[in-house]
Amino acid sequence: MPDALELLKIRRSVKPREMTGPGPSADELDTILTIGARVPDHGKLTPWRFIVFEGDGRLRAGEVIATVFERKNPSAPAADIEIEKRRLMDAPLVIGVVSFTRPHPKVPALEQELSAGASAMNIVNAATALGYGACWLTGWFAFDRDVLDGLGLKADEKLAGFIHIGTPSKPAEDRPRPALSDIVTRF
Ligand SMILES: Cc1cc2nc3c(=O)[nH]c(=O)nc-3n(C[C@H](O)[C@H](O)[C@H](O)COP(=O)(O)O)c2cc1C
Repeated sequence: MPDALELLKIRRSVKPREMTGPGPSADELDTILTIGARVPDHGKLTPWRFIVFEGDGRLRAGEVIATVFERKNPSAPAADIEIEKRRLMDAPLVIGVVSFTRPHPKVPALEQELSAGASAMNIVNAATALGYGACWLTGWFAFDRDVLDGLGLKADEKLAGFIHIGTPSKPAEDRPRPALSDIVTRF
């Protein structure tokens, strides 16, 4: 396992279409989810939960997405519907991070949503530390209420994103990172 600092310094996303199998084992998935649940959480509200899509579950989710897409885009060509069906099919494992907020006298909704973001990032980092590629993606279907209903989210739940996880099929290209001089000021 790489040194934590080295890992964080070089981590980059891997595109799902550049992933293949195997995905994490059952034990590794437990580790990833456990780390996803170990995040700052003001008020101990646990304002997030995880949905695991593996195997056929990825295709069933794709069918939910494609059915909503087809209903809302009745003239869409079959090829576009096929793309929607395969939205979660590239990586062997996809984890949906669900975010929900509750009224709280001291913890505004933003803090609860940020905690879900921290969960998503911990999942990305844990998968990367285990040697897998990971990518945090959304897309229209992550915001569409009918899709979310079809995936089993409750009316007050939102999706912080889908974390796609698999074995990189080639080295991932990095991208330029912001210069600290552009983003850091001293008060
Ligand atoms: C909430 C969230 C949603 C994202 N959704 C998408 C997306 O739908 N499509 C996309 O190409 N990148 C999306 N990204 C960006 C990728 O996760 C990733 O940051 C980007 O590919 C660059 O990778 P890296 O900086 O992690 O190496 C999203 C990022 C966040 C934080």
